[in-house]
Amino acid sequence: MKYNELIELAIYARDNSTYTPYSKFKVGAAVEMEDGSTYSGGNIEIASYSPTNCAERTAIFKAVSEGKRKIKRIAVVGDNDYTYPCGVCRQVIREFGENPEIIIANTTEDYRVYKLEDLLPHSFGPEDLKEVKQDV
Ligand SMILES: O=c1ccn([C@H]2C[C@H](O)[C@@H](CO)O2)c(=O)[nH]1
Ligand SMILES: [Zn+2]
Repeated sequence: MKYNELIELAIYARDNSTYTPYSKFKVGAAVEMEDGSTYSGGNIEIASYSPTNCAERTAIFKAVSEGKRKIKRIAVVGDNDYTYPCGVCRQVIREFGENPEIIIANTTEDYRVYKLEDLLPHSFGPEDLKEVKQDV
């Protein structure tokens, strides 16, 4: 899928898939998985605040819960010109991709493309738990 098409899905999610009664700050995300499937979502806020789910995680969890575990790229569109994923979402992207692309979009024609490792260098991930020394 072309960047502008994935961004279009993220814009649709920002405009139709959020629940943001508290911050009123709307964010949409769309992920393209390695098999070409796409999933989108918006941020969902909760009155006690901390259970709030960002748009990126909504989209990624939809994919993972459908059995898709490898992110090829993710597009993010917020109410700012450029809305970058929070630290928690960067770590979640890290879990399900091999250095996927992160597209920070203002419009379908105005966007910045990064790799996860640009935004989360020297990260901790699943491989780090492969050879855990057992203490029993
Ligand atoms: O990349 C981001 C940044 C913020 N938010 C949400 C969380 C909260 O609902 C609102 C304000 O922080 O924006 C996202 O969904 N993704
Ligand atoms: Zn986040």
